Amino acid sequence: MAKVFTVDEVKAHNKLDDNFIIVHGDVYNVTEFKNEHPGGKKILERVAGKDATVQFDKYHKLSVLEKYKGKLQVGSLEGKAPAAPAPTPKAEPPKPAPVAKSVASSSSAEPAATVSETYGDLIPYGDPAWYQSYHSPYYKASHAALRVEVREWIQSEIEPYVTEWDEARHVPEKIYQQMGQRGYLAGLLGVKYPVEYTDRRVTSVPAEEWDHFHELIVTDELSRTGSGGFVWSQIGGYGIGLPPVIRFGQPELKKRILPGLLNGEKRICLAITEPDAGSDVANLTCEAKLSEDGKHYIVNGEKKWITNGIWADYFTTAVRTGGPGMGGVSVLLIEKTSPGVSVRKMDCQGVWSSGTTYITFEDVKVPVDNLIGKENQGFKVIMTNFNHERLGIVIQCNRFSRVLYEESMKYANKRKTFGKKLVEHPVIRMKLAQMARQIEACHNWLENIVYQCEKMGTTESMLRLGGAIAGLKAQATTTFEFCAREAAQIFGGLAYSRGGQGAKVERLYRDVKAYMIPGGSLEIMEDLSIRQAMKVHQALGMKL
Ligand code: HEM
Repeated sequence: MAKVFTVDEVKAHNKLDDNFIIVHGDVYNVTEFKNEHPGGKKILERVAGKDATVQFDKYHKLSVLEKYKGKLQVGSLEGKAPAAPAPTPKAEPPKPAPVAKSVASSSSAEPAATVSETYGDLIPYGDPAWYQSYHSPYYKASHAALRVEVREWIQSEIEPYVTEWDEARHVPEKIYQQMGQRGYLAGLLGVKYPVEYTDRRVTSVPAEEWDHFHELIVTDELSRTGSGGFVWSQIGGYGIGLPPVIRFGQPELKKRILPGLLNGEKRICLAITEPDAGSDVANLTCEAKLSEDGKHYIVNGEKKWITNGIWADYFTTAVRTGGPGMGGVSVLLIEKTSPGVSVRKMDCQGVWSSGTTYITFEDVKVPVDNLIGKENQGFKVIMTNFNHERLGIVIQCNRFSRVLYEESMKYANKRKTFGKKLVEHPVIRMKLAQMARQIEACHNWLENIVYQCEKMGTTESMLRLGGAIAGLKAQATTTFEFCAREAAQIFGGLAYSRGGQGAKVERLYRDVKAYMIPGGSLEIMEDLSIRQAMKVHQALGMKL
């Protein structure tokens, strides 16, 4: 049971070598901590025995307390309501609550529902509109329950440590295992919840109800960490490496590898890009030759910028089995244990904890049963993957943009310059306005496209939505770049140094190019958005 202090009791500990302080009604013993306090020990001495909430809030974010509470908190001030216990991975996540029917639902063929309660910090545009009790036709009770479940886990188990992990360029394995145990991995494949391959379930969503909006919520909430490196460490390889296997893999292969992957025990990545072939996939050179007995492919070649490659057990790899161009490409599942596979970690500008990797394949023997799809028809497998990959990028970018905006809004409401809060300067409000309007426009387009995916099958959505999704990726990445730049200006020096209050802004600024270049560069996306849309609309009967 935590000790209850009176103000006078705290006051008695008012020296450098016996220093208690009060922050937000809790009492911390910072005597030993003083030597490791990044802000210095004298500053703690000045508030020894006192309520230091105002000073604390000036220099830190609240998540600092989450991290140090266990080590430094010795009790609470009398009269303070006891804090709710922090949720643990084992805690019961919320069940879907009853939902209010929206006005729209009464006239529509499908029963739509709105979630009436508000959720989150209620900063205008700081969360998607439906979190703030605005009506939406897309969400029901299980979506609301899922956002609570994921956010609680992120806030207690992940967010306080993300900066540390990013600096160490590695996220502890237990987090990925929890992604599997909590059933999130199985829900991130752009297909129905694969109950036939896993006994894991997401507690707040019945498997048969799982839809693309649930997937959107998991990715969106993961991205609230404000770290592309963290998000990619969890789903960067998996979210693009596994869908081809689940859609096109041979039944025996799926039976063998899917359970371990869905449960978070094994890892997979997508190996397409090469030192000399990025967006120009049709020209890749990594070759796979059928052995004389027809039982194996012998693979030789290099892959570059492969997310999660360093930890992956399986590589979904694009190889050349035939002649030049897209008609000679196949996809093979290569296993790390095969002799001749080597990996080397790459140093990059951003997404530090994502494990960007250079891979070499030297005379690697791959069983023909590991062929994904048909020989020389790998281009179709790769193309089918792109919409899902790009939508994932869009969701991440748009939440990162929101994080940058939300951090800026909070900071602008506390930081004072020239006798005024930053938010009272019109030039700062204009930056916030420009960020918010781009984020909201992007999110509304995103929800519309996710709804189309929900209604169309894979083939129809691949053909009809490819152009729009490319355009949306271009929009989301430019919004992200804009928000990173503007947030950095609002935070000033705090966004230039690493860690501390500006940590998310500094980190996301470095992550921008990891979203604007891979998965189809901005230039290719803009071009494709028109070319592909023209093709589709020609087929629909476009009159020019
Ligand atoms: C429970 C008590 C405290 C803890 C656990 C704590 C922890 C930290 C940490 C981790 C940092 C590094 C930056 C960051 O991660 O935000 C930091 C920086 C700092 N802290 Fe504290 N702190 C505490 C109390 C205080 C108080 C009461 C003051 C002021 C009276 C203070 C003043 C500062 C300053 C000036 C910095 C440097 C900020 C910067 O680099 O911009 N801290 N503190």
